[in-house]
Amino acid sequence: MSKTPSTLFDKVWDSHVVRKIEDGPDVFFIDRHFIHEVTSPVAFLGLETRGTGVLFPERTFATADHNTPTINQHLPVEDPLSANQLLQLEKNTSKYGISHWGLGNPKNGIVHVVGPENGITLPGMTIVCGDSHTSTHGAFGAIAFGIGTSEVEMVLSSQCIMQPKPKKMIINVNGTLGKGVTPKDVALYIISKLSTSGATGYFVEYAGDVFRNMSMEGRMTVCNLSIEMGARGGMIAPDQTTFDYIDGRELAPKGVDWEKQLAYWKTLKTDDGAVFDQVINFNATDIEPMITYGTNPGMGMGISKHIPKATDLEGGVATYEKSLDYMGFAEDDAMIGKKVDYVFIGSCTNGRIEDFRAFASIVKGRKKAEHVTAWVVPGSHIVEKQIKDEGIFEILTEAGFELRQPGCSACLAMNDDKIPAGKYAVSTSNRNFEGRQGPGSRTLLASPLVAAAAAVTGLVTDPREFL
Ligand SMILES: CC(C)[C@H](C(=O)O)[C@@H](O)C(=O)O
Ligand code: SF4
Repeated sequence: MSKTPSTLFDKVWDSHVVRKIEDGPDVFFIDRHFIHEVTSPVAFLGLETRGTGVLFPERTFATADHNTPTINQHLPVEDPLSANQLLQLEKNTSKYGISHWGLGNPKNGIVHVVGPENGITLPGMTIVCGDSHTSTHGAFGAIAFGIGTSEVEMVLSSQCIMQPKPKKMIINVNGTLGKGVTPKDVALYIISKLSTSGATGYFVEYAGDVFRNMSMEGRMTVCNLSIEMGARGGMIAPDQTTFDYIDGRELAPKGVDWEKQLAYWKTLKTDDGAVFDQVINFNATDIEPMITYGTNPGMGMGISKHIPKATDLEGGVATYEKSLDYMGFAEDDAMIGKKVDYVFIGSCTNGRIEDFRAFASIVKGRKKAEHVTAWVVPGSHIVEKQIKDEGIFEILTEAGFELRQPGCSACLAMNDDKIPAGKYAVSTSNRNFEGRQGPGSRTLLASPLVAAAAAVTGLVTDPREFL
């Protein structure tokens, strides 16, 4: 008798269930655990209070990213709260023997950038972190999701958590993407169609030509944004692109171990006929470069379009108007031509080498608009090095940009990189909530190409004009 076809998600999930609780959540084994300075201190305090240790310190990896300055990282951190969180991370990891890539460490960077680039994130794994954008690691065919601080403590002490199994959604995007349409645009397009709650309760698998033809960097961008449509996480079946990306990375398996794991990874795909709770299909040709005009990532549109009228949308008119009011925009406004004050390229969404290559492809031979303040922030030191090795640094410098040091930076403005009140920032990050990039700041989410076009013109500009 043939086996019942199963989904990629089921294959990975089921192989990690340690115990099933009747009518309750599954007890679930965690292969990899990432921690950062913001959500781990209370978890370690909990361990102290309960007198428990860390069960598998070699399965947890720490990096400092949220609170870190992006200039003068060799100097002591001035903000006392940040300095204390960074110190706690250092003390806690050293006490329990957990590897720690703190400020100045050549492997330091944003948690969701450094995990994959060092070969820690692998197909078929279960990966958690006290951080919502842990969904990024799903790009490798892993089940990866954000957890709360009490769960961080649970994972440290037992390497397990209790999780109810989410429902399954597959999003197929088929066809060929047009000029200037990047993975970020694909993700913003999907969220604009599904809304920020459209995938609540689901774990998403992305499938179809568009994702098969996408680089690992692009797949990470897409999976990163899964959380912004409410999904628990998103994943893409591993393939040759995945294996080539992992091969040779410092902590990736080697030799016989590599061969053994590779054979397993090749089984990680959804079988024909496997059933999903929801199936969604899009056409690649319907997607243009995107930009957001409101205060949640679902309020996005093709850059050449006009801001929708409240009456054309489902949902509350009052909240819609409040959102446009905060942004200083009106219904039916064109986005093209709006003035931009700041440009931020970076974050765990678009802070990888490919993003800087895209940014540089437009900036090359042009100059930064004088009134624009631009923050160019690599996701890690490894990305910073690639920028320098590939000559992107010179392109940026000649165009009047300054390269900063790695960290979350203006993505959530927990350090000094804050957009001033009332100012407009085209940002390659993932959230445009009120005040996200600094009190009163106004965020327009977009791709690195749109960010570059805005940086050189000082206005919202269709990047296709430059390609
Ligand atoms: C600080 C952290 C808890 C938070 C998250 O979970 O996402 C941050 O990374 C963010 O992007 O808002
Ligand atoms: S870059 Fe932004 S979204 Fe990513 S982990 Fe840091 S704060 Fe969160």
